Amino acid sequence: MRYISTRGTAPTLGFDDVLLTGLARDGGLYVPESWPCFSAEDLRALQGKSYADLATAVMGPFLAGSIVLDDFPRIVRETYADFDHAAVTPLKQLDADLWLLELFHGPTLAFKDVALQLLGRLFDAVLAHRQRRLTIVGATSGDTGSAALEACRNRANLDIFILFPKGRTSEVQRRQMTTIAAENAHAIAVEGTFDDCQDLVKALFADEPFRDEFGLSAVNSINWARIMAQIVYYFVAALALGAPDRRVSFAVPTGNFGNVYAAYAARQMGLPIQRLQVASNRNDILARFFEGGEMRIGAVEPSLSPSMDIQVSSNFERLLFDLTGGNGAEVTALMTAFRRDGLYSLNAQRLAQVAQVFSGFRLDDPGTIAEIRATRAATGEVLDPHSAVGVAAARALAQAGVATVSLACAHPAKFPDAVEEATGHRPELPERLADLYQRPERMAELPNDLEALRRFVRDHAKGLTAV
Ligand SMILES: Cc1ncc(COP(=O)(O)O)c(C=O)c1O
Ligand SMILES: N[C@@H](CCOP(=O)(O)O)C(=O)O
Repeated sequence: MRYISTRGTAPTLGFDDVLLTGLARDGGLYVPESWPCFSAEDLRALQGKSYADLATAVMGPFLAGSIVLDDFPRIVRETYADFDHAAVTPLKQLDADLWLLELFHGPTLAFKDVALQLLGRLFDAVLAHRQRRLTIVGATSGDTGSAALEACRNRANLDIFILFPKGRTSEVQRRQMTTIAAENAHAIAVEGTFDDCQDLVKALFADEPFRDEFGLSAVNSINWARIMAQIVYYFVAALALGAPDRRVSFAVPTGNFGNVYAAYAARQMGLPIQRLQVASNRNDILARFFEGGEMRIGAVEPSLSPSMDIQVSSNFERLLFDLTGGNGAEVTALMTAFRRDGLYSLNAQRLAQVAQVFSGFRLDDPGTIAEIRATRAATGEVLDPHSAVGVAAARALAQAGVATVSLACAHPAKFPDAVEEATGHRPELPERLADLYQRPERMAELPNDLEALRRFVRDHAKGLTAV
């Protein structure tokens, strides 16, 4: 399998190099040259398989030609053996046609673990084979950071630097990042928003000499391997609900557009997904886009679902690439205009194409509290604020005869204040994090400044060749 950049001018790479490269050298995002296809018969043959076996089958084609291909089934089995639920991503029924897909049974209690626990192991395997080191730089609004630090801590072949917006995560999210006691793991509070952190990361990648000197790679969903691993649970849910012989739609709480893009990728691979409802909080740039075809940046506003406090959704570029028929020059022009003017638009024909699959939805903070309260009263389920935005979006989407699945992206205990406000009960952290508030915190603080970040990485990374 070969991968091409959405901007069209970076080298075409195989899986192992895409994993280690993260962002393409022309500033684009890697996508597979063609989609592996699963026929209805193939899908029926996958029904009833364990999570690990299904994951191996779904991801296998993306690794064709990889050095880890033979070891991949073992790596996948080991990855998901460490989750707290035997089903890994269990489904719960909320209503006649409404289901919740719980994605928070990994070590840091968010859907990011599903992909990042695998990425940590894949990095290890490929780097050991190549006998080299990496420097990972990532941005987080809260959940990617903790999952990535947990997945990469104490790995001998890499250093990891995670930038988070100071004061804009929940306390649990911050502590999950700052209490990781590992020499190779660095949590950095940045004076700014998640978008500022993501811009710093991309700017560091654009500094080619620095990138090469330190061997930069990514753990955000700009890294194709993240998307690949997230595709799996859409197959798991749809097959469990009867696909390919039953229609399924998904409502996906969305920020960086990685999770919902993974759903789109599953659809491109033959999974019969009817519709994708893109659920936003008050940072509703995507909801506005789906209404009118105009992507216009606004200010990032803090909300009760802080992981979705994002305006620039990186993975939308992957969808644009498809919409332009794989025209890298056009994607480059649109992205350049977006960075320059904070705006781009799609014409009516392209917007209609998008609308065949996607629709947008927004929910403000009072609506989020009301949804947590109502779902608990009706079903007993306690939702975190992000999942509540998703469930409200799923209810708005509901179509008779179509199973609608809402993604529960984080455990309610990561956002105890909002949950307590809604239900009167403070959710407890699961046992593996029970002493989180007693662990000592360690973090760096940096201004929103590329040179300061460059200096920090230079001072703390071991570089490419150290053992
Ligand atoms: C709990 C939670 N929900 C939703 C999202 C949004 O997902 P994505 O950025 O893949 O769109 C995030 C962050 O990624 C998250 O941490
Ligand atoms: N909500 C995310 C933002 C980054 O998303 P990613 O999927 O691109 O890593 C977070 O929790 O950090």
